[in-house]
Amino acid sequence: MAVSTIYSTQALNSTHFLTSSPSSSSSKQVFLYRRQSQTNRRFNTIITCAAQQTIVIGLAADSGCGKSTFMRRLTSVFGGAAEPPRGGNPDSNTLISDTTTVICLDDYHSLDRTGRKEKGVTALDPRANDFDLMYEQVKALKSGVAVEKPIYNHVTGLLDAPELIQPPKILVIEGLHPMFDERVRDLLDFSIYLDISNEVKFAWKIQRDMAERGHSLESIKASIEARKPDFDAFIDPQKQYADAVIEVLPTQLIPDDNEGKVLRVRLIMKEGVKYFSPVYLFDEGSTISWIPCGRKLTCSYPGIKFNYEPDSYFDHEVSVLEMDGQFDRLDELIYVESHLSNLSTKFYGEVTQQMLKHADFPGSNNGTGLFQTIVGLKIRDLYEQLIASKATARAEAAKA
Ligand SMILES: Nc1ncnc2c1ncn2[C@@H]1O[C@H](COP(=O)(O)OP(=O)(O)OP(=O)(O)O)[C@@H](O)[C@H]1O
Ligand SMILES: O=C(CO)[C@H](O)[C@H](O)COP(=O)(O)O
Repeated sequence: MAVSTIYSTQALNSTHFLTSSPSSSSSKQVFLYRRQSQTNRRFNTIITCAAQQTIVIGLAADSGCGKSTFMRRLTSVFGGAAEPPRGGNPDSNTLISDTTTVICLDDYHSLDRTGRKEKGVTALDPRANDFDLMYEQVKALKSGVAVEKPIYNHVTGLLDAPELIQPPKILVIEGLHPMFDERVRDLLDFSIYLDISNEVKFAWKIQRDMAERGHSLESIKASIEARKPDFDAFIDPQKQYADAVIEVLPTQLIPDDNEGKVLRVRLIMKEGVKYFSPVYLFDEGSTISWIPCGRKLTCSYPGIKFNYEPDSYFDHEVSVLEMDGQFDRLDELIYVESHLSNLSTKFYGEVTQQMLKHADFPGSNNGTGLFQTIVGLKIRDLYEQLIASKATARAEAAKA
């Protein structure tokens, strides 16, 4: 990666952001930094430009829907563990591995927790988020330029001092709004939406917010209800743009199930996306219903059922792979993997190996872990194809 550091002057566009006064915690006043003027003001900004081939992946979901778990599976596919930036803000939301940087879009909240309460808006409301800055910074990183990204501190609810983010090979922007702003959406090389049904989302939030954050059941219920109008208005509609959707629903294998532990998971894959060939079961484009349990695979109640079929989703042609139920033993997954095609694995059993490597992650025994792992492999394949195509284009250009 050819890196050159240049001093650049650029009139920053009309970007402004709110932050709390870093000194007066009591007043919790928010200060509006001077709006960067459109005039030809000159800023000395250290910009690291690199001949960087950064691909950008967008992952959208509501809070508590498994984004962090998915990111751990994805970054593992590329090798290396993603860690918070060393020596930086201990409350940074960013994760960095040697190939991938994961940015949490909460960092583009334009209002802190107090500011949102004063303005009467939730964090899901576009009015509480700075899409101009999000667009400018994702565009800069995609073109190989480092940025000073703001930090939203989930511990204090304040907007902390920015952190320097270098352009990575793979940039993942995850959070509430990766596909909300058309400008940002157009920067994405691949996009995923985690569509968790209300029943399942509630069960996961209870498990986490009560067990790990000490919240009461009532406050969790109130929080989900309070966010629902904005979720329906601003978050859920993004799924129409996603190249892949992972739908998580209650099982259909247990009549009147009210435990919510056994899940039906659907991987909805858009057809015709460049460098992305949907996974299929047995025969591409056919309609298959398959119960793998029997002589070759032992299953306890309620067992496992796969479906595969062509479908349409928001007027797009898609292929849907569905798994209802859960594995008793993860090493049995190899039997299922051997009947799936277009997995973009580099060797036989790589999906099973990845799942076994993270057997302690939530969802490792059902379709959520399986499909998150498969999508991670598809993203690796997309990255390698994109890099190869850009190398070819550069070679052609050099010949011309
Ligand atoms: N596939 C799964 N099966 C069961 N529980 C899950 C699954 N994925 C995530 N969870 C649980 O849901 C909760 C939220 O998971 P996670 O932190 O990955 O979500 P998130 O979207 O990153 O949350 P937030 O946006 O609040 O940081 C955790 O308690 C986690 O254990
Ligand atoms: O929807 C969310 C995304 O994670 C959070 O609720 C939002 O970012 C506000 O965070 P906090 O509740 O910590 O102030």
